[in-house]
Amino acid sequence: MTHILAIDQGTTSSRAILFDGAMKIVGTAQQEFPQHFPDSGWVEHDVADIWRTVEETCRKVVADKGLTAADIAGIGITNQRETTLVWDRKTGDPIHRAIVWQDRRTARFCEGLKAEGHEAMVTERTGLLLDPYFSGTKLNWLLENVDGARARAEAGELLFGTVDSYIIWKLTGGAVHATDATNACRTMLYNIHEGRWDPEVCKLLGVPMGMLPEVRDSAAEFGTTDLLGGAVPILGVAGDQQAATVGQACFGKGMLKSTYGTGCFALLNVGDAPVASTHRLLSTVAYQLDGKPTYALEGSIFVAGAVVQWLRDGLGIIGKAADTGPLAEKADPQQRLYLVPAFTGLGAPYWDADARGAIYGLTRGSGPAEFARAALESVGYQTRDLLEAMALDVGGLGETVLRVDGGMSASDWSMQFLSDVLGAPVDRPAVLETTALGAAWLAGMKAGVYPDQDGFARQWELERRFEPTMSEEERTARYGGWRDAVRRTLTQRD
Ligand SMILES: Nc1ncnc2c1ncn2[C@@H]1O[C@H](COP(=O)(O)OP(=O)(O)O)[C@@H](O)[C@H]1O
Ligand SMILES: O=P(O)(O)OC[C@H](O)CO
Repeated sequence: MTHILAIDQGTTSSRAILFDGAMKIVGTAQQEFPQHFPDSGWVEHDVADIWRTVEETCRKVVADKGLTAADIAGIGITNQRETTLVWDRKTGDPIHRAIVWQDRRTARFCEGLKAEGHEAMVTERTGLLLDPYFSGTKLNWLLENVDGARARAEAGELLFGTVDSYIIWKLTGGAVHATDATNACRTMLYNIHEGRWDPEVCKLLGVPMGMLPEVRDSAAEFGTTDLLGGAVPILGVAGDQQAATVGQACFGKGMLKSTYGTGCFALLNVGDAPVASTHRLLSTVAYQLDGKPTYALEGSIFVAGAVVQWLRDGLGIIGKAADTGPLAEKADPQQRLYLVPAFTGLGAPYWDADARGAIYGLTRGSGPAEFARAALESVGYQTRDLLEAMALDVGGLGETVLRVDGGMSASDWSMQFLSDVLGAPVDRPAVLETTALGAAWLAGMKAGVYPDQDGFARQWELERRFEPTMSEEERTARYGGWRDAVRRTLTQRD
């Protein structure tokens, strides 16, 4: 009973990661699943694909190690956030595909709510902006557009959940309909000050409260599952960016992490009271332990590693992601190219859904190396945008060190540039699987097999620190050029 199984249900794949009693990864199983794009700006997942890949990867990783249910002390779940599911309480049948966080179908509905003057109330209570990104308007869409859904929801026949909630429900054979505070706070239905579903916001979005899951701590009892052939308790749940914050042991006020996967999500721990952003960041629950929420300011960027994928699949100038750094190193240092990767609009702090990508500063001498450099630099510049907004919201970041993780943080060139453009140290941990580690620790700590919060924080291990080497003058000039490029790209300029 010393192992912990972490389930990481992400946007493009499901993974099951097995940790031993010393919190070391001893096995991983992963399965990708199809993305569905039924209309422009729409993104859906088949609910059956989500469940099948979770079920199969969990069974595989445990069987591959020759283990059984008796060896697993607990399960921790972490997940793509905001993605919206509705299913039948009796049969478990979903009424529709899951509507994915990236889906923009409710943009007009959000604009309408803003025009009617509802944004201030929604933001004050939920910490979020009135944007299609979050679950609330997606749930409204399902109730309005799926035949009979509203009547069935009002009759108590339907349940709503984010991905964690659905996985818990399936794992427990329908016995538990619950979520944790970090997932609840991404729905735009949850009052982050009072720690409960908000009746007024639910009314505004036409959501019957009977279909909402019970909200628990991030380390709590979420029932048991027979999936592995014997009863195993589910003891940890957190949205993936919050799980990474936990996995990076960002437990102190002022600690900051940034995860570089397809997108980039930076979370700053702001302590036990939420900070209302005046610079278009999100106010969110970082984790909730023993009934006490710890809050974060979050900046979400939609394109980080995705710009590298574009170099590979769109332009064909690199063979694999890891070629980007070495190619960028060959760029002519005299050229100043700025790539604004607004492929699907710009996220925080601009929130310009209609902006599209642009490149500035091209000359006859610009080639693949300069494009690669501009692409990697764009990730550094966007991170600085977020940190500038955070500093304004909290009155300065002080001596903050940024902890990084995610696939793209493997790029030394990108992390050095990030440190240069921030003018601050960047710490890369020995374990880059911080999301899974965070979920595993929540469950393992609850099970009593892993150390407490302080003990876990002490085990955080640095692999490499990147220190700034760029002159202040160059940093200012380069960042000024970026701000100018963004200003020219936005659809609504000051
Ligand atoms: N060495 C590298 N240099 C630059 N980008 C990289 C490198 N390795 C991975 N990436 C980028 O990181 C992303 C994958 O990170 P990952 O954390 O697995 O993302 P996600 O969980 O969003 O799928 C991809 O977009 C890839 O292009
Ligand atoms: O599945 P990921 O890693 O792309 O994360 C998605 C985020 O949770 C969206 O908010």
